[in-house]
Amino acid sequence: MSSPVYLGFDLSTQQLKGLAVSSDLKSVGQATFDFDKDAQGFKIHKGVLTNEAEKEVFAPVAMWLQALDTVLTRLKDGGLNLSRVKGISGAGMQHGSVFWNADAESLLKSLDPAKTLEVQLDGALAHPFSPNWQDASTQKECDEFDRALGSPADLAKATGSKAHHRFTGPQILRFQRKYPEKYQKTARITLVSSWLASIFLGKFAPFDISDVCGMNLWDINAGTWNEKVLELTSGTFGIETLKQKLGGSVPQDGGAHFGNISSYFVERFGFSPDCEIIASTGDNPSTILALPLQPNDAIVSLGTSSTFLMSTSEYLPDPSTHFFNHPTTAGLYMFMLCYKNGGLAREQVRDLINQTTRPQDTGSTSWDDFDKYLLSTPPLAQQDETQPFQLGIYFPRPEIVPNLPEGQWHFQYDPKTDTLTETAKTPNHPYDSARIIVESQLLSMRLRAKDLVRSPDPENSLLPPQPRRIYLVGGASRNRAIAKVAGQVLGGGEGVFKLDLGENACALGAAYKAVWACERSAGQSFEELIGSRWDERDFVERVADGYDEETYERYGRALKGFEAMERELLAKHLT
Ligand SMILES: Nc1ncnc2c1ncn2[C@@H]1O[C@H](COP(=O)(O)OP(=O)(O)O)[C@@H](O)[C@H]1O
Ligand SMILES: O=C(CO)[C@@H](O)[C@H](O)COP(=O)(O)O
Repeated sequence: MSSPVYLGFDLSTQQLKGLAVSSDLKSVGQATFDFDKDAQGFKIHKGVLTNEAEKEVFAPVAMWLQALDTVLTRLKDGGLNLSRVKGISGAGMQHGSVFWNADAESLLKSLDPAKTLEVQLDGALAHPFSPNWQDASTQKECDEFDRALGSPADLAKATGSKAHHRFTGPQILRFQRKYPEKYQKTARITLVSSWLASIFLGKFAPFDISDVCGMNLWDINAGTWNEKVLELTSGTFGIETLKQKLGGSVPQDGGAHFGNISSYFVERFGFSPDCEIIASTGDNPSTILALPLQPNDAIVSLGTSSTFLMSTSEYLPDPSTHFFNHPTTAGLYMFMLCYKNGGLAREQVRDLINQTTRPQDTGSTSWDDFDKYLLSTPPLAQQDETQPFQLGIYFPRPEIVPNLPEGQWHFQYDPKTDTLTETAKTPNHPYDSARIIVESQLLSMRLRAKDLVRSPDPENSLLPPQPRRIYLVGGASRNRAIAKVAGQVLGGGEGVFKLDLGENACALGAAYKAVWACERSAGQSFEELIGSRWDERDFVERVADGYDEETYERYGRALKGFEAMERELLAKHLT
């Protein structure tokens, strides 16, 4: 019999990826469907549609069906024998919801293998669009959520996060008010992750124990829905109908087997009827499964958005951060910071530098000059000890943490006198912005993760609290200059590492979850199984030094000014 293969999918804002691995965790095939490039018949830009007047951002669900058919065809045409696939798991962009109608389950069950998914599931939805995580239409609903349990801190304590525009609870509340008839016709609401599992199963799949925490509806400690916020969300339709729409219980086991693959995929693509469908999770929880992460390790994901992720046994909810159940391991949590202004903001600084240094080369997307000035500008753009630190904030889009509108601000901070002064621009504009923007993004992470990190050397406390290792993933993880500054600002007792498949970390994590769910022995944790098969020499590369005492201390002094800068801007922009 041929050796088994496991498939992981990553359904993100801009693309669907499928990645196959063998039992020894090696990649054996992959395929991608880029929504802007490959989708037919949708007027999307960067994977989404927008209604600017109402700050809505959403995606057509039918486009994902088109993508799934194509990615499976591409995997098969690329030489992967799909009959070898023993288990499938996936990752969906977090918070997005899909509103199915009463015909959905019978349509899912009776798919004709001669026809595409898109053609056949057209009639399965109560609403054709899924709200995207970039949506910002729910301020009113968020205010109601934050008040529902007392304060934002109380909501964070119960559900892991204060109310956020993109979280599913506030989105459902707005949906039932804006489209009462469609809400009434909704038989089931799935997340993007459980949507993916439902398609493969041919019936509704439950929510995943980690991804359910991105709704502002799930009480993490109680392990059940929070009745007060459910009541708010259901409005005049009543809590019981909402509970039905959300489905039954949420399995505690992140490796739960939901059943065998639907016959549609067996007949159309040649999957084995024994192929198992494993719970799909959110894209960030899946990313922390791309390696056997140890306590006090941090993943910094540098994609369109930036995220900072840690796996921890401590539940320390706070309105400025997120906690989720860990996707595989009961008793652990995933800590997350999520920033809208990541790659796009860095690209704007890169473009400005390029326009100045090479005006003849219009539209250059080279990172060479950005990297050059990032490395040649001293930390905090401080030319000598008599000069203040240069700090800045670069938000081309409204930010999540801190909750500030779009804008760019520059400050000088003198740590000796603890004085902060706003300035019009940086002293060596635009070159020093390469350093200041990267430092700004990383200082925000260091500030907000400081209560969670421990000394990597607890025995004799030689090192101050900081991550043991920093793992970089996402598109900008290939940038060595950024990696160097990440080590200088965030530390990292053992250094900064890049995952070999760093651009595919999320799909890889989903594939590893399927390996674990199908091959674990009784009680064997994800970390044990993946750790026993994972040889870091094959999978990661050390790309930069981490902790350097003098530089780390200097950034430590800058944090006070950074925090004061955010406070001042928040006070000014309070709505
Ligand atoms: N050499 C590089 N240096 C810095 N950033 C880069 C480099 N190459 C790609 N990027 C950035 O990677 C980002 C895309 O990352 P990716 O993880 O593919 O995105 P997504 O989050 O949409 O999946 C873009 O914002 C791009 O600017
Ligand atoms: O909203 C969040 C996390 O809370 C985002 O991280 C989305 O989950 C991002 O999805 P992609 O950028 O991968 O599409």
